[in-house]
Amino acid sequence: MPSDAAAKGVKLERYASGSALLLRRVASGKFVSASSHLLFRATVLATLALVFLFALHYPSLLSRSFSLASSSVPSRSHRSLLASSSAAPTYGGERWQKEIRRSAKPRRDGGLSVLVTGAGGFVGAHCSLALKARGDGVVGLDNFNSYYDPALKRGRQALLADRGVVVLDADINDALLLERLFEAVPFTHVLHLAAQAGVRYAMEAPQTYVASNVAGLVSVFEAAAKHADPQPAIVWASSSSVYGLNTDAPFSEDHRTDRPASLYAATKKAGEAIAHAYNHIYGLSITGLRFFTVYGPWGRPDMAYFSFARSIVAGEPITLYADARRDFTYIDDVVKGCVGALDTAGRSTGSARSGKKSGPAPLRVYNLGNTSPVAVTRMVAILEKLLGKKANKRVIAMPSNGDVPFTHANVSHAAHDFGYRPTTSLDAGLRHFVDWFVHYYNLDIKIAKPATSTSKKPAAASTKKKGSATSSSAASS
Ligand SMILES: O=C(O)[C@H]1O[C@H](OP(=O)(O)OP(=O)(O)OC[C@H]2O[C@@H](n3ccc(=O)[nH]c3=O)[C@H](O)[C@@H]2O)[C@H](O)[C@@H](O)[C@@H]1O
Repeated sequence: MPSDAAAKGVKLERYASGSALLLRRVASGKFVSASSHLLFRATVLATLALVFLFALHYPSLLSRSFSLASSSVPSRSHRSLLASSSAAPTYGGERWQKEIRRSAKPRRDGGLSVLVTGAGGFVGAHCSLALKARGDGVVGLDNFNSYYDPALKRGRQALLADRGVVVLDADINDALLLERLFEAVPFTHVLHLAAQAGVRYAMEAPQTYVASNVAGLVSVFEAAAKHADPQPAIVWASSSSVYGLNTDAPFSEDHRTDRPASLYAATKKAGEAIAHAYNHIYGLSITGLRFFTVYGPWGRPDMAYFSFARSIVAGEPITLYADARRDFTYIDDVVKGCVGALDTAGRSTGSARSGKKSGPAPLRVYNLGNTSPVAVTRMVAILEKLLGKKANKRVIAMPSNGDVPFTHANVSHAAHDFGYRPTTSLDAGLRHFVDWFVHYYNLDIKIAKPATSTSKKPAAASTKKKGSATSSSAASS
C-alpha cells in the first residue's frame, strides 16, 4: 500500500493533468490568439496552485473519487486512530503502543490475544465482549463507516471501552497501521469480521464490496503473513450466501459454492479462494465461518428483522418477498461458534522472517447457522406480537436483486470440531432483540409477555440502556 503522501501525489497528478488537458483543448481553439498565451499559462499555473491547495485541505474528498480502499467509507484521516484521544497525531509511538498492549494482554493463563477487525460492528462487538469476559486480550479496529447509523457503532465502542477494550478508528486497507499493530503486539489470533455486509446493497455500491471484502481481506492476510512474528491464526467471516443457487438442503460445506447469486456472495466466495492461497503459500492457519442471517440485540439496522421492527413502530409499510425463508441465527450462538473456532484454530506454520512455512497449516470452513429455517412472514408475526402492533405488509414476488429464496445450515462439522450447538429459537431471540430495541430507542412500548418462558437470558450487551435515544429514523437503510 502506498504511503499517504505518495497516494496524495498520484491523486493530485491525475487531477492536475485532467485540468491541464482540458485547458490545452480550449487553448488549441482558433479563437485563442498568440497574445493570450501568456494569460493562458498564468491560468494553468493558478489552476494547479488551487488544485494543490484543495488537495492539501480536502484529501478525503479526493480520495473518495480515486481510492479503491476508501471508497466504501466516508474517508477519515488514518492518523486519528484512538477514538478516545482524537488529539493523537500519529499511530506508533510509546503512548499508543502502551494502550494497545494493555488492551491486548490476556488476564488468564493461556489466554488468547486477539485482534478483532470490525469490532464496532454487530458480531465483532459481541465477540470482543465475550473474549474479554473470559480473560482474553482484545484490540479492536473499525472504520465506523456510515453504511448504517454510525452512532450505533459508537455505542458498541463505548460498551467495549467500559470493559477495557480499545477499538481503533482505522481501516483494514491501511497496511501501515496493520504492520504497526503486529509490531506492537504478538497477537495469537485475528478475528477478521470487518466487511461490507448486505446482500442487496451490492447492486447499488459494487466497488465498496471489492474494497472491503476482497482488497481488505488481502490486506489483513498480507500483514499477518509478512509482518507478524509469530504469525497469528486467522478466523474470518464468510457467509451463507456463498451457497447461492445451490438447492441441496440443508447446506453442507461439501456442497457446491460456485454459483453466487449476488456480488456480495461472489466477494465472500473470492475470499475463500484467497484464504486457500495464503494458507498454501504462507502457512497461515485460516478458518472461514459461513454465518446464516445473524440477528439479536445491538444488531444491524439494515437487516430485515431490525428495519421491519422500526417500520412497525413507525406505522410505515414493509415489503415482504413471497415465500422467503431464513435460517435466522441468534448472536449468542454465533459468538460461541466464533470463540470455538478461535480455540481450535491450530497454529500458523509460516515465518515472516524467512518467508517459508515449516509444514501445512489448518485451512477450515464451517457453517454457523441455526439448522431450522423460518418463513420471513413468521418472523414478522413474532415482531408484531412482541411490539403489540400489526405491520402494514405488502407482499411481492422476490425481486432479482441477489436474494436467494431460502437458507438452511447443516452444522455437523462445527458441532464435531468445536461443539457448536445453536440453542436459541427465533421467538426467544427476537424477544431479546425487541427488549434491547425498545430500551435503546427509548420507546414507550410494553413488550408482550411470552406464552411460555424462554430459558435464555438476554445477551450481556443487550441489557445496557442508552440514556439519550437515537431517533429511529436516523438509522441508515
Ligand atoms: O446469511 C448471510 O450470509 C447473510 O445474512 C444476511 O442477509 P439476508 O439473509 O438476506 O438478511 P436480511 O437482509 O435481513 O433478509 C432476511 C430475509 O428477509 C427478506 N426480505 C428482506 C428485505 C425486504 O425488504 N423484504 C424481505 O422479505 C429476505 O428475502 C430474506 O429472506 C446479512 O444481511 C448478510 O450480511 C449475511 O451475509
